[in-house]
Amino acid sequence: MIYTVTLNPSIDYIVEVDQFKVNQLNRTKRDTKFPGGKGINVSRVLNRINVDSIALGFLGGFTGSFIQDFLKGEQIQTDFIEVSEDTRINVKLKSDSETEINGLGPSISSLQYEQILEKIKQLKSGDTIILAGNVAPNMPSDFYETVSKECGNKGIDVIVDTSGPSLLNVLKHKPFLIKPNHHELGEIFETEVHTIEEAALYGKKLVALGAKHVIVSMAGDGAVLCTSDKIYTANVPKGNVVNSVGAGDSLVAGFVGTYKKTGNLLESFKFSIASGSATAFSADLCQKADIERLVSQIEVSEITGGVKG
Ligand SMILES: Nc1ncnc2c1ncn2[C@@H]1O[C@H](COP(=O)(O)OP(=O)(O)OP(=O)(O)O)[C@@H](O)[C@H]1O
Ligand SMILES: O=P(O)(O)OC[C@@]1(O)O[C@H](CO)[C@@H](O)[C@@H]1O
Repeated sequence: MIYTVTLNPSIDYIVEVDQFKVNQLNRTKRDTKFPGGKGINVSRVLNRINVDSIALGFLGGFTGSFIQDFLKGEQIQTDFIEVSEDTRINVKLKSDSETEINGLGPSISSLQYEQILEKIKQLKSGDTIILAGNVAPNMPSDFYETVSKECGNKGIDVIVDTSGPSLLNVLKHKPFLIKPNHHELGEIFETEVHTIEEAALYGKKLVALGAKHVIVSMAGDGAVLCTSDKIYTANVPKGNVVNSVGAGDSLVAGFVGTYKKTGNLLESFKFSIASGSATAFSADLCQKADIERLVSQIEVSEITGGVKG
């Protein structure tokens, strides 16, 4: 079974405003609410490509109930721990450009922390766990490291989609996949990553530090996949970007879901990019038919001759 962990879920409140103006009353052209948080997005996309998962994490209050009901409506299995404060609402303002205001989210007690660890301890060899997003406020910042160690020792594939020290610290536990975007990759090495060659160079360093597979996404500029002995690059399909929220999560779901079905790394890389782009081109997360339509536009090639560094 695949488990997704969202420590700090959200209702994503998508607000569309024509020519947003600060210091003035703006009226929405359209607004929608979706369950959000990176792990939840991964579970929703997995579901759309017919791959089962169980969504774990913390939910509370009326906002938590909205998410629970929405996921139930999509027939997604959940096993959330209830917290007393309301789950946060994240505002995604779409106008000439996109602005996000993400809430702080409920604090997690030490008892609730123990409860989620206990649930994760029940996972077995052959399971997959996807740790996505930032650790909730006042939870131990080494949560992902603790879980990666526990799961890695049991033969559970661990996928981590986070940034900064939380990401660096899991590498020694050999995660199956990490997926920094090029900005996050640059931050890790205190540099800037602009080109495919730079993404390959620094992605390879993350493999040397322990990651089994690294996908570096570069928004509309392509992506790089690094493995223990090969580096691949791929283009992204062309289209009209209407929503970047959840594109990275869709990429993770596309990769993991396809790998579970086929065991084929390059096919999974292609579907991961098609899933990310299908979400970028849709108002909500991607649908299976959109992914299938885009996948034929993606060409993967191996970077031969090595990367200097
Ligand atoms: N302009 C674009 N054109 C086509 N596809 C895109 C574009 N921007 C993003 N994508 C798709 O979304 C994937 C993830 O995008 P990005 O590199 O921005 O990751 P991210 O920062 O994790 O995403 P998110 O916006 O979810 O935080 C890309 O690999 C690509 O498939
Ligand atoms: O505040 P975090 O946890 O860093 O990010 C949360 C979030 O922006 O990430 C998802 C998109 O990836 C959204 O559904 C959600 O609102």
